[in-house]
Amino acid sequence: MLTTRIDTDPLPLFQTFDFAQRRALVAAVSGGSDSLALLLLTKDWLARTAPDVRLVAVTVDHALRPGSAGEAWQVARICARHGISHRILRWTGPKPATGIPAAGRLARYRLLAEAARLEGTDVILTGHTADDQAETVLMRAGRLAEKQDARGLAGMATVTLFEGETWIARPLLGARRETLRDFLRNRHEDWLDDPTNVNETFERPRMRAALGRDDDRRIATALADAASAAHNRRRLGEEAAALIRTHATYPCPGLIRLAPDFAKAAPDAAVYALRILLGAAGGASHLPDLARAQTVFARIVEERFCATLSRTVIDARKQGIFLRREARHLPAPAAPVEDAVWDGRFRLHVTGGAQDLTLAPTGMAAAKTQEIDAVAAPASLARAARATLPRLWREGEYLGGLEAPVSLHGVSGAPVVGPWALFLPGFDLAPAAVTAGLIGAKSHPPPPLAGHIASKA
Ligand SMILES: Nc1ncnc2c1ncn2[C@@H]1O[C@H](COP(=O)(O)OP(=O)(O)OP(=O)(O)O)[C@@H](O)[C@H]1O
Repeated sequence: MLTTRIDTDPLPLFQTFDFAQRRALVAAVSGGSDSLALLLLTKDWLARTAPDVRLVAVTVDHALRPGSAGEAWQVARICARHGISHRILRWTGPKPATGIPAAGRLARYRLLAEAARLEGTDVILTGHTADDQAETVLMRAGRLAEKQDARGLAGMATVTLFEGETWIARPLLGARRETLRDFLRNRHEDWLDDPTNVNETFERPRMRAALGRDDDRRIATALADAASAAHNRRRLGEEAAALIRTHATYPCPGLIRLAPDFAKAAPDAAVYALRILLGAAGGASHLPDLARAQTVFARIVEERFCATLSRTVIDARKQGIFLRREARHLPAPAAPVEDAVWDGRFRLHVTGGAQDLTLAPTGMAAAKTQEIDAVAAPASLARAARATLPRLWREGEYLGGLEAPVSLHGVSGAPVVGPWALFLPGFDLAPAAVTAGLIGAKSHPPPPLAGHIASKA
């Protein structure tokens, strides 16, 4: 059990972070013991180290259970008692028939990120604890046999970048839940118990109950394994980033080129680099399967090899290994929507009324009629890549492509490193950042970490 005297000293938990540069922090508070402890510890920490930083508590009412609105108001009352600003945000969108937990989670982070934006900050604090971390890695270890990709065993990172813009920071990852509850009991603070946390039809409550019956040793082992997996994941990410930096170029929009000697690089790092580049080129929702990427990597050493993986055509030739979005299953023509991500590859920004505009894939016929700049790539590949890029039309009249970083009739499309990076854990920042630089995507904001830690986010 963690022995830190957090009843008087939040320092050991918070010293990883540097919030002084932020105008405000948003604390995500459900009212449960973890997030309530987070709120009070953060308040103490800011009072001591950064009194100018505003603390705002936000509760998301998912409106999935009767009574959820009342609970949010209970959190409001606790915050009022402590003089902390508090907002309640309600998930009002349509609820899916299946996959409610995942949809609710995404909606919650979107609402929290929106609240952070309104407060002029890019940091959301959550109350994830060491117990949550142990549950996460043990659940993932249970599923690993099927997938064999050990990245997930690293668990949750201290900081995770959400949608490329907002940091989710987890100061309590080193604290045990019971220690936090002792802290609250000492302060005579009551917390709310969420019935979903003990509903054993869900995987996490089942794991939580199983762990509760065990001794602490299983949790300690899981945490040590997670720390070592995180170290390995970060190191592999840095090696992959180095390979991307030295071997990858972006000769023309939509086409990534790897120098031929990439095929001779150390397989573990090269396969990881390849998966990340496939994620960027194809825009698929997840990184490609590890085993399939290993098979492709083993074959790109052949002088002529062509395969499709994860919506991406991999075309290995004498001039290099080229990656581009395959022509199948591109989005149907539709009006551009503000902040939507087109085909998992371009985030749209729509300023004017775009009602009469249509966004559609360029298509091969149109790509063939356009000039191809002199590029370090075969013209046929440059055209095939261009055919998959978004074009803007108005009533059958072609207006232009969205690959240039300028607004066209109030619409622009900024490249993104791919949906796999929607929640980007700190361990993966290095390969994601170098990929962003390669394809012209926005670079990530500085993480809210103390200087000596930030370089290793
Ligand atoms: N309704 C809510 N309103 C505000 N914050 C919340 C809410 N629910 C959860 N959180 C935040 O998320 C943290 C984790 O909560 P919980 O473990 O219940 O969620 P989860 O969905 O398992 O987490 P994850 O974000 O890892 O998927 C909490 O400590 C709190 O900071």
